Amino acid sequence: MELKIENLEVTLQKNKILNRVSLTVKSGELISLLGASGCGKSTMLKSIAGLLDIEKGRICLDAKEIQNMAPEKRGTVIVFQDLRLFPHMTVEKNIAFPMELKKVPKARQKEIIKKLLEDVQLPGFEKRKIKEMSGGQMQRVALARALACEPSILLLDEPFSGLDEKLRLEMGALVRKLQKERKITTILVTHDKKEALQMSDRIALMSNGHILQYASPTEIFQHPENRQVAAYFGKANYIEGTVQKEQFDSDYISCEAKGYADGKYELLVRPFDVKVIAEGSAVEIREMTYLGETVDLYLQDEKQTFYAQDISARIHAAGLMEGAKAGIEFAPESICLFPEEKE
Ligand SMILES: Nc1ncnc2c1ncn2[C@@H]1O[C@H](COP(=O)(O)OP(=O)(O)OP(=O)(O)O)[C@@H](O)[C@H]1O
Repeated sequence: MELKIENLEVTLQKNKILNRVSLTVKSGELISLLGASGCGKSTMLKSIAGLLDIEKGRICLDAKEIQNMAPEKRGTVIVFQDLRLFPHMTVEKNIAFPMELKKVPKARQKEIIKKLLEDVQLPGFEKRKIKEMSGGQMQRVALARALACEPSILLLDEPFSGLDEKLRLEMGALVRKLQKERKITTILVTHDKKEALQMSDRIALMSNGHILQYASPTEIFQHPENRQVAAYFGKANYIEGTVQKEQFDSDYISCEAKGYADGKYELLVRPFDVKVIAEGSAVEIREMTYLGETVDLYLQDEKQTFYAQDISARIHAAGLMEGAKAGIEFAPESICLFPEEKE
């Protein structure tokens, strides 16, 4: 089902939490709401699910307006971080709960539960009590229970944040697989940019109750609409220069700048697109931090500091170390220019 949100406004205790937010999620898409704590991600989910009152705006599922419908009539399901399972009941009873409400016949319930437990890789766990399970297993049960509802929209409110990194990756991959197979329109709330980049068809980056940019992971990472979006996705170097006749020129790099009008700009260069080489002495390696596979480098020339990230083995093989002089090259994967900031 397609979800369309138009000019959504939510005020809680006299504070405007969502300010004219519009967003469309295509049928079968998984999108992430990403952003710092308190920016309004959970409020968006709760508004869609009907768990809090909205002040203005429309929420449509396919062509049907749902903003005035009771939560249970919307067909939306939220999985919260705390999962809200019944600890003293068995896995089977937990998963059966939404089906009981829908009066699905018992025999059919059993078949569905068996298949769901296979899908979430917990075959044969029907009789196990929730309080006897690990955190990762409980996550799988919560997912199975959500899927048992056959939701029109699946809403995931940071469901993996209590897990260690390995389990988080596993759960993320499992959710993505099942969501794709079943073509469930899904919204994932997260403040983990890696998780959002890995899992989503599109990412809506939020700040202070509005959406800064809504785009695919590659688009939002490589072509952030402004410096705030660029900064959210990691460290950035900026190189001042000028565009003339769709050509960007600077002291460090010249490249084609298709679609940009003449003027002064700053070129965004991500740390992995800065190459430090043994030949040359343009920069001094001020600081070098070893991070296992990669190494972080602060490089200084007479004008500015550059931040680089590189493969440790390559830096080691090139004999580069802290305090040494080195050459520098810039090879941005794509061209992203921002108009020069006026002081
Ligand atoms: N019931 C409420 N009454 C008043 N203010 C609320 C209520 N619920 C949330 N808020 C406020 O609304 C703002 C947005 O909260 P929300 O939970 O949507 O943020 P979030 O982006 O999901 O944050 P987090 O990542 O920390 O969960 C916060 O400033 C919060 O304090």
